[in-house]
Amino acid sequence: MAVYTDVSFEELESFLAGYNIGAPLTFKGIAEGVENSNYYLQTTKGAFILTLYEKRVRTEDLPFFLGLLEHLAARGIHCPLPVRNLAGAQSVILGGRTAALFTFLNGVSLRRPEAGHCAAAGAALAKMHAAGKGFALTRKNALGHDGWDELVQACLPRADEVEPGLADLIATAHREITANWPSGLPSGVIHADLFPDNVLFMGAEVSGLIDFYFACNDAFAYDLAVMLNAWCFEPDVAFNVTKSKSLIAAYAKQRPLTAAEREAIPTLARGSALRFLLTRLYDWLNHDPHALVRPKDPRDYSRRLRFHRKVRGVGEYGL
Ligand SMILES: Nc1ncnc2c1ncn2[C@@H]1O[C@H](COP(=O)(O)OP(=O)(O)O)[C@@H](O)[C@H]1O
Ligand SMILES: N[C@@H](CCOP(=O)(O)O)C(=O)O
Repeated sequence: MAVYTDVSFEELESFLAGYNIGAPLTFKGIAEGVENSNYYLQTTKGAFILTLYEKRVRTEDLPFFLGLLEHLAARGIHCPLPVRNLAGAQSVILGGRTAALFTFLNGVSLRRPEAGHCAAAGAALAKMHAAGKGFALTRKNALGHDGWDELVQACLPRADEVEPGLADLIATAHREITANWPSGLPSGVIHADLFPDNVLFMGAEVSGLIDFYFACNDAFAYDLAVMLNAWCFEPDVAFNVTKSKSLIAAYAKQRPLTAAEREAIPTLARGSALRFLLTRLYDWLNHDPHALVRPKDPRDYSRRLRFHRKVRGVGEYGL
C-alpha cells in the first residue's frame, strides 16, 4: 500500500484553497506504487492525482521531473501534467512533505501485455524520446553504469543468501558489462523505468506514460533495453522474441536505430538487467520487515541476466 503520509480532510481543504480546481468529491489513497504517497482526487472540475514525495525522490530533482512533464505534455505526450496553484507553483508543502497535483490519466496498466501492446509501448517510448528534445534541464542517471559499483559492493557480501552463486554472477557480469559498455550512442531524456505498470492502455492504444521519477539523460537505446527486460519475458522468465521483435520494430519505425545502437543492445540488456537486479537485491536485503510494501523479487532479474549472458548476437532479440 503506497500511502505513507496521511492527509486529513482539513489539510486537503486548506491545500485546495490554493488551487482553482473546484471542491472535493472523492479523495482516496492509491494502493499501487512504491516510492511516493499517491491519492486519487475528484473535484467538481475534474480528476487529479495528488503525490506526496517520500524519501526516495530528492526535492532538488523536482524541477527536472515536473518541468519535464510540462515539456512533454506540451509536445503531445500523454503524461501527467503538473497543475500549478494560484501562485503559479508546481509544488507545495502538505502533511510535512513536498506535494504536487497532476492531471489524472484514464487507462489501465497490463499485467500480461501481448506483442501488440509491446509494439504500442515501444512506439510511445520513441515518441517520448523525440518530444524530450529541447528540454533545458539535465539530470545525470544516478543508477547508470558508473553508479553500479557502490550497489555491487553493498550487495555482494550477502547476495548468496538470496540465491547460491548470485555474488559470483553479479561480480562477473559487472566486470564484463563495464568493459564493454558503449559510449557515444544517441542520447537525450530517457524514462529509465518504463515497466508495464508505468504505461496505461485504453484497449490497444497507449493512453498514458507515468512515473517519471527515474527520468534522466542517457542513451536512448538503454531505455529500449530496460523495456526488453520488463516487457519481453514471460512469468517463467522465458524470453519472448516475438514481443521483443514487435517492440523494437515499432520503436525503430519512429526513430531508426543506428548500427552502433543495434550492436550495443546485448550489452545494454545485460546492463539494465544488472541495474534492476541490484536495486531489487539491495531493497530485499535491507527492507524493514514491518513495512507495508513488499520488495520485488531480485531473482526475476538474475534469471534475465543469465539469459542475456548466453546471447551470442542481436539476432536473438529479433533485430
Ligand atoms: N497521472 C495519473 N493518472 C492516473 N493514475 C495515476 C497517475 N499517476 C499515478 N497514478 C496511479 O498511481 C499509481 C502509483 O503511481 P506511481 O507514479 O507509479 O507511484 P510510485 O512512484 O510510488 O511507484 C499508478 O500505478 C497509477 O495507478
Ligand atoms: N520498476 C522497478 C521498481 C520501481 O518501482 P515503480 O513503482 O516506481 O515503477 C522494478 O521493477 O524493480
